[in-house]
Amino acid sequence: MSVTVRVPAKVNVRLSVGAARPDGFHDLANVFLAVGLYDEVTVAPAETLRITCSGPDAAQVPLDATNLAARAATALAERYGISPDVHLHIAKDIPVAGGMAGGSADGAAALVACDALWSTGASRDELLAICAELGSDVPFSLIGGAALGVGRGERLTPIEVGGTFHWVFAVADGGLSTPAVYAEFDRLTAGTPVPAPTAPPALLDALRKGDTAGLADALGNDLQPAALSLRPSLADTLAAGTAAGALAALVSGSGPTTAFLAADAEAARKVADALAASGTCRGVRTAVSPAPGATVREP
Ligand SMILES: C[C@](O)(CO)[C@H](O)COP(=O)(O)OP(=O)(O)OC[C@H]1O[C@@H](n2ccc(N)nc2=O)[C@H](O)[C@@H]1O
Ligand SMILES: Nc1ncnc2c1ncn2[C@@H]1O[C@H](COP(=O)(O)OP(=O)(O)OP(=O)(O)O)[C@@H](O)[C@H]1O
Repeated sequence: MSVTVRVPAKVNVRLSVGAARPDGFHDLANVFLAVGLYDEVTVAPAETLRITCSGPDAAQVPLDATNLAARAATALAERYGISPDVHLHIAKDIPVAGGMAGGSADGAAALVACDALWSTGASRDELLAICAELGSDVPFSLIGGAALGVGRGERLTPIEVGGTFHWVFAVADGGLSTPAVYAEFDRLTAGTPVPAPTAPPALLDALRKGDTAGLADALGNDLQPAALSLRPSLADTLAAGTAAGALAALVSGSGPTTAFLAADAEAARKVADALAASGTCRGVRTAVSPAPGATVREP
């Protein structure tokens, strides 16, 4: 018997970052939007806990106990006194270390898959609490759709989305480390007061109405200067997408993936073609939002 769970990537349509807290994390007002690029995690009983991974970026994914899918299986097994001996296979399509929460997605998917395999009877809130222990982005990967995340991003309030948004993502060469980007944010803001993080009402309104132009006007990422400081070439990618007609361009989360909002599917194709020809990125993907959270696939 095996269980397969499909789980989406995310883009942060507004990432408002406050000052560093005593525990090293930053308080956020983090507006997540799930996008239709998916990993799939399949779990089956096995002799020992082991992980395999397939897909173009598979070589960059750790296959040991540090993999978020393994950590999720172990955390759930410990909570319910179950043996964590399973084979987890990750079919990876989300860019690795790209600021699209690929590892977090696999953690949430493995949790939902193991929960179904073991019939633990855990409530959604119990699963969300385990997600929050695994990482700040993991709870959102479980719920999908759109949500405002506060605290370190793990305390979620779902947001209704009233339409479809068309995105283009430019995948960069190599990843960026999330802690390194937050550390660069601290360096760049040292000596200046960092305001409390907020999510602007106009952005939440644009999501609720499915208003692409309104969303384009309100997109923002406080980590963008830090990501650009560590990877200055991303400015060329942002400029190439904007010149090709994207309504707005920004770094996705901690980067280095860049995200471009397009008016419709045809405009997205044009932006994608121009980015692919620009020589400013390793690859280009198109996707729509919103997308559902971690979901068991029926056989
Ligand atoms: C950049 C984002 O992807 C935006 O959604 C997230 O804030 C990062 O979430 P994540 O990758 O799940 O991050 P975690 O695994 O929880 O933390 C990794 C590291 O990122 C930094 N970190 C993360 C979240 C946060 N609110 N403040 C931080 O300073 C800390 O250095 C932390 O040690
Ligand atoms: N299942 C996994 N898939 C990918 N990376 C993983 C996984 N588990 C652990 N990792 C580790 O996490 C690091 C970050 O990978 P990930 O793809 O999650 O980055 P990210 O998309 O930038 O994350 P975020 O947007 O949440 O900050 C990788 O370099 C890898 O070492």
